[in-house]
Amino acid sequence: MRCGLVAVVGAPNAGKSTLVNALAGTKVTIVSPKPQTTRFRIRAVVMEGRSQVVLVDTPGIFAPRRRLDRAMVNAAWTGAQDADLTLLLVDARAGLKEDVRTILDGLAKSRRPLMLALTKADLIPRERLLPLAKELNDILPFRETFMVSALKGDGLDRLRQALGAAMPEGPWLFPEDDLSDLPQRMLAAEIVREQVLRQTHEEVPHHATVETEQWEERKDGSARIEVTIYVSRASQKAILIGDKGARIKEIGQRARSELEKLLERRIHLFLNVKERAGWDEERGRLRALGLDDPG
Ligand SMILES: Nc1nc2c(ncn2[C@@H]2O[C@H](COP(=O)(O)OP(=O)(O)OP(=O)(O)O)[C@@H](O)[C@H]2O)c(=O)[nH]1
Repeated sequence: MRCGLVAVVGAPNAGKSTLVNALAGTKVTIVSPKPQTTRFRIRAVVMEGRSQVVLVDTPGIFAPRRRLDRAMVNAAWTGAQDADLTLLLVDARAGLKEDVRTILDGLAKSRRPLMLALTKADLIPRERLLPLAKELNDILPFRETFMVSALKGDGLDRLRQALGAAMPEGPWLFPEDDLSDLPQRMLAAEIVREQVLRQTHEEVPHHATVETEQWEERKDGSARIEVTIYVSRASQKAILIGDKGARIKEIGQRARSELEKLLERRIHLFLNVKERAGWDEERGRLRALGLDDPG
């Protein structure tokens, strides 16, 4: 038996959440086209033969400004330190950008084994993948390098096998059928936040935080869930609600149908939008998101 933690690190939008989901074979962490989607560490458990690989999906590492941003970056580095292996994801199309260099600098100090995966390999020709792999390996020697497309499923089996083989010997940390330690309340909030990110633009997405306030089990097997979306300004609240409530209705409908698919049960979802100036500077709120306050 083998078991270990793999920290999945990379610049915002590198494709971490998509890859973790594809490796786990189920949707355990949210994906959106906007950067900074992942705000805390989420684990996915991947079984590969007799190996259990626990993937830690970290927030994208970027130059932090707000307290929330600092906490996110902090969580990402902590994730890398706790792990048995660090898997760096680099968006193959974006290549060796400044943000990737910063992460390489940080990883150079790590004593953990490092593996590299070039993501979104479907977007660029193979001839361009090899020079990029070499350029990155010249900066930091990676134990192994993979080229994957989480979208097409290319290269995933090899990566999964390599991760399984690299895990230290030891008992499994999680029961075999336990795919994620993301509590259901948090899942509900994240699914709503995913819709907020998808359906609003500019300043709203990154000033919104979402919390599940109530979760009620119903006798008929359904669940009644109340979720609040906090924004920092009245103008953002108006955008979220939309013309005659059209936007918030659409967010609610999509989130509900997604949750019903994931949880395989009927869901009654109720959304509130509240204005709370400066939520992203509040310590308590960062802790509620599972982030340590970096000060
Ligand atoms: N073409 C293509 N697009 C991909 C692939 N993997 C991810 N993407 C897209 O890239 C964008 C970012 O993906 P995410 O998985 O959310 O990226 P992330 O690194 O988790 O982002 P943060 O949580 O914001 O740091 C999304 O629009 C994905 O659909 C891939 O293999 N091929």
